[in-house]
Amino acid sequence: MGESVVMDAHLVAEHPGFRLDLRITVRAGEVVALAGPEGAGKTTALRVMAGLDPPAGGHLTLDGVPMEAWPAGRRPVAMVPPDPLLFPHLSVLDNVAFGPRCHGASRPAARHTATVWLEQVGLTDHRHARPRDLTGGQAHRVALARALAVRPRLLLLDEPLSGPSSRPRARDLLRHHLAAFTGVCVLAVREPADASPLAARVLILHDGAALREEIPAGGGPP
Ligand SMILES: Nc1ncnc2c1ncn2[C@@H]1O[C@H](COP(=O)(O)OP(=O)(O)OP(=O)(O)O)[C@@H](O)[C@H]1O
Repeated sequence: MGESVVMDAHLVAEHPGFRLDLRITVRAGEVVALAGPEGAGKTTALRVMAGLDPPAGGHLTLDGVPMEAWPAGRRPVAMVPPDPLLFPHLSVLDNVAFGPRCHGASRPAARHTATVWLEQVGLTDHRHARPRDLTGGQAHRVALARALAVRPRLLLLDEPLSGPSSRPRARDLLRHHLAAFTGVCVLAVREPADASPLAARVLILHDGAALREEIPAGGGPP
């Protein structure tokens, strides 16, 4: 994968009484937000992109390569859910190392990668802690480190600025990492304004479809 990754997707999914039908193309280094009220289909769209929900049609390619060409579990995709869902029995370090391990890294190599990413998110001192000993904001930072540690080409963030992550320091940290991220990033937010520090474009979703595209107030990232 070079730096020219482009995601082209037609996301189709069905739940009882709900259908997602969304076309989205995102360039390398671009951050695009999906915004919409509860039930608009944001999480469903992210889950289909992540390969967590089976699509009911459509396609998703990264640099022209269909997502299903990668073996499940080795796809260059990482998703951070609103609840960090850390493994309670693993240390912070091993939570972050879990991703690289799944992608085939040896235990020492995975731990080295995890150490580097924990430093990036300012949690080196917490590497031996258990998730229960973290604040909500720290847990979100561990989840971000875990996602970035697999060097995903497609990064999916579900409501990254809600709860403890809405604080200015968390916003700044996320903005810093997204500015350095060379892959494709799609994030979900409730209000279009919530995307303004991060996303260059916002797709407004309603009932599973894109109503329109907006440039966020403030013009997105610098
Ligand atoms: N696993 C599921 N089984 C059945 N229906 C589901 C499932 N997941 C989502 N839905 C339904 O699909 C629709 C879209 O839900 P989705 O969670 O994608 O919306 P959302 O925009 O992310 O909302 P929120 O802001 O609440 O997270 C809703 O009607 C929801 O009830």
